[in-house]
Amino acid sequence: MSSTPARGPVDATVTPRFAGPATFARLPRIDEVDRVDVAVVGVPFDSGVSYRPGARFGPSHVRASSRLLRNYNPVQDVEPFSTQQVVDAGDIACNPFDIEEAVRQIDAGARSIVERGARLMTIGGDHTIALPLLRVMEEVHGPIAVVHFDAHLDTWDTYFGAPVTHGTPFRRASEEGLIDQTGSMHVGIRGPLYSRQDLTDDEMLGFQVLGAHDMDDLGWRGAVERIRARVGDRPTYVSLDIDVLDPAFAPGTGTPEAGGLTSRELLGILRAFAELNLVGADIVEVAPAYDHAEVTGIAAAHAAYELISAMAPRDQRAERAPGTGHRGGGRR
Ligand SMILES: N=C(N)NCCCC(=O)O
Ligand SMILES: [Zn+2]
Ligand SMILES: [Zn+2]
Repeated sequence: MSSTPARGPVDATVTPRFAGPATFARLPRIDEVDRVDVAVVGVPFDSGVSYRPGARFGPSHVRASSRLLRNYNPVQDVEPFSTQQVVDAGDIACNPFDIEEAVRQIDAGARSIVERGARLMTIGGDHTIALPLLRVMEEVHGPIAVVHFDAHLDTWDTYFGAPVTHGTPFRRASEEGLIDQTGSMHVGIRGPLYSRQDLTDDEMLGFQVLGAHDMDDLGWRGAVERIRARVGDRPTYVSLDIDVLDPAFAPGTGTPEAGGLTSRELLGILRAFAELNLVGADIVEVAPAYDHAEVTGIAAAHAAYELISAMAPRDQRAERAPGTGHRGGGRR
């Protein structure tokens, strides 16, 4: 990592939060800085959905809902925008009428950012986008441990004969050898399936399942233990479908299912990922047309914030001021 100080968000004590740039957390654009450690990139693609459309508007909604994020994360005890250069890399333009071409465009767009040495924090878009993102991750890291947060398995085979959709990315990824079949798992699975066979297939494809109902007995700390035991120190990619949250916490999504995680459970789990070898992440399926009062957008923005914090270098953690639990002066 370079010693140039990172350029953080626009100072909210000078420019009000509701003014200024529309970038994620009001961070600099990628072309405004000369180094990139973490790139927030939007993928406004939703032509792979099986039910409600609208996740193409997810990136701009999550950016708008991220205006209130601040620079010091007291629970992870880190300044994620100071200890690493986080930028907004804009949106990857992709063809809404041709899924194959869109997937190639996402692959190329993500690859060009990763080639600069940055870690990706991608904002979708529907879950189809995880397939090209995992192809890029595999190229750099080899078969990768995937921690997949979702109400849905997304290891189904085809929809109306289409192999590349938002319900199929992890089957395609497993078939292509992109995932580490000994280190991958789903978290938050719930709701009706097509048949019992779905679970048999899913296990064959290399996933362990931690269901939403397991949270009742395990609590989020128990879930963290299970995740840690499964992924260990493997290079790990997090794919986070916002519908892992209960519709009470994330109404703005395309295929909602009752009985999901609370935002607090999810954020608790993500904070613990500072201990994992986190190499990239996506947050998908935010569909603002069904959102209210930015509830879903804010949950997604905070999840991204915890993931970016978990990526921050450990040895440069902020010094904790004695007795306060946080540092003074950081009022961004
Ligand atoms: N990836 C998401 N959000 N949903 C997949 C649902 C697939 C189905 O309609 O059965
Ligand atoms: Zn889902
Ligand atoms: Zn999904």
